[in-house]
Amino acid sequence: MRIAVSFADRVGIAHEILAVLAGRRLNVVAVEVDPPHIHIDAPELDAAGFASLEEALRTVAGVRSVAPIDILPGTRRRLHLDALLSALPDPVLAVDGAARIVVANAAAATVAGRSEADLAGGDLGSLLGDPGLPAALTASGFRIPSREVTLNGQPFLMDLTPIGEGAGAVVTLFTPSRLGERLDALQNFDDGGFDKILGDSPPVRALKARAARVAAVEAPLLILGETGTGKELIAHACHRASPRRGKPFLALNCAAVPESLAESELFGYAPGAFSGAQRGGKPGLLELAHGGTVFLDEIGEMSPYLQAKLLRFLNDGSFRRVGGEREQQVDVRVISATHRPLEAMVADHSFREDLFYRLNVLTLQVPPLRERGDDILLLARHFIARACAQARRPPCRLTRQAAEVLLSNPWPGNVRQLENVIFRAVTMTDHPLLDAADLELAGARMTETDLPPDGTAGPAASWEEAVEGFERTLLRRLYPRYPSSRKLAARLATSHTMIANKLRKYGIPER
Ligand SMILES: Nc1ncnc2c1ncn2[C@@H]1O[C@H](COP(=O)(O)OP(=O)(O)OP(=O)(O)O)[C@@H](O)[C@H]1O
Repeated sequence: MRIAVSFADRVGIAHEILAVLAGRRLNVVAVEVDPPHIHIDAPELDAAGFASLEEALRTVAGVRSVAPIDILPGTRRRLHLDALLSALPDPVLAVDGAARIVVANAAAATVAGRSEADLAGGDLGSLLGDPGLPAALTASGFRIPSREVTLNGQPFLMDLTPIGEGAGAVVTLFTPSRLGERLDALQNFDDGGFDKILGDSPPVRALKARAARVAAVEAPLLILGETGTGKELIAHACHRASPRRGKPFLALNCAAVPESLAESELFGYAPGAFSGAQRGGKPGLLELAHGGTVFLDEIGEMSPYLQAKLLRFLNDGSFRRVGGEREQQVDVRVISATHRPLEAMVADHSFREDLFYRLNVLTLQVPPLRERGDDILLLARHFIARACAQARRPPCRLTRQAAEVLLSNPWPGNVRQLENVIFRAVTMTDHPLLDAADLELAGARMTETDLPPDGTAGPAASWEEAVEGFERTLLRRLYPRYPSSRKLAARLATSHTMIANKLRKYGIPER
């Protein structure tokens, strides 16, 4: 039987209650003390025994009630947590401060092909095929960017939630089918290096050669280039090629967080700095990256106040945590990046001139994708192979027309846009050939060369005409592969009636 004893909280009462149990030589298998209650599991206690135990317990001063219960609250909570963990579709592991596995959920056990109990106590690095992982985790306080890992040969994207105070972290592995949602986080941070920067065009070769030279120089580096050109990838490669490679590389996107949060993320905060702050204070990225590199993305968006604080740090290597008195000294290389014209911002006083010169000791200019010629196809093929593997579908390749669409697109979102377009296109079709229509559907801009081949070549005269041209081209291209209004409707995820009307409108006869 399991019982709950409620009492008025006073010194020593729990001890006296347990002494009554001990005096009766009752076999007790679990006790949960949670003042003002004690919950007890005594399997041999029956109804008669309970009545006399209750009487004895009530003689203890302060005991208010003694009642049978179904299950101990701690056991109930554990069962709920177990159920919660096993309901999670993604593999989840909790690790201790040394990155050893404490708990694994059912999904992790299934993928690993081992039992949950067998996984507990194991080494995270060996389980995820990355022997250097525990060292990287402990050195960074469990703050490393998402990275690709493998579990029993299957690829996953690993995300970390630090538990704090060096107590370890919760590790979540996202399955390939969910990688699409998290494409941005997939930065190929597994081992960085310049070989991750794909491209053989003259501007990319020149960039890599210059990056390899500036990587080793101990000075701030500013990386300029349009959005999505690979600035962060290059920053990471420069870190990997520098003498700091064994130390952390930590990134802050200055545009993504408000000023106060950016300040505490970067510089940390002292104990009691503000309400809701962690009790012992918190180190910022600069402290955590000691000996390594901090990457400040979108530096052009940094507030004037933070610009001043960063300038001071760059001048003498010292700073104070938010709300702190003590000067901190750390050894960190700052690599910054922006797609904004910083020089023009200096001219119109929206960016500090002195900070600009401090950051801009070394500079890399990253070319936009549209200036990289055939690299567009090289990158597209790389992204196709990766997307096919992630989506677990057979390999596919580009048609000549699709390659032309890719080459003539202006790519305002650069490599990231290409990556997204390819990922969408690959996951939207199961055909072994990706044609121009697949890419258009996936978001690649339609170009003049894709206007309908029916005498209206050249820029469309109006919005309606352009939309009609697009619809006509799309239906004509897809029709040979989906030769009925029903098949086309299924392919384009729309109604059969709408497709039948459009086929009629554009004079495409149904076979
Ligand atoms: N040369 C390249 N080879 C392979 N992948 C690349 C290359 N350049 C960029 N990528 C990929 O494109 C995506 C965008 O790159 P990244 O985030 O480094 O760009 P960014 O210039 O820092 O973007 P933003 O300006 O938005 O911060 C990433 O997934 C990156 O891995």
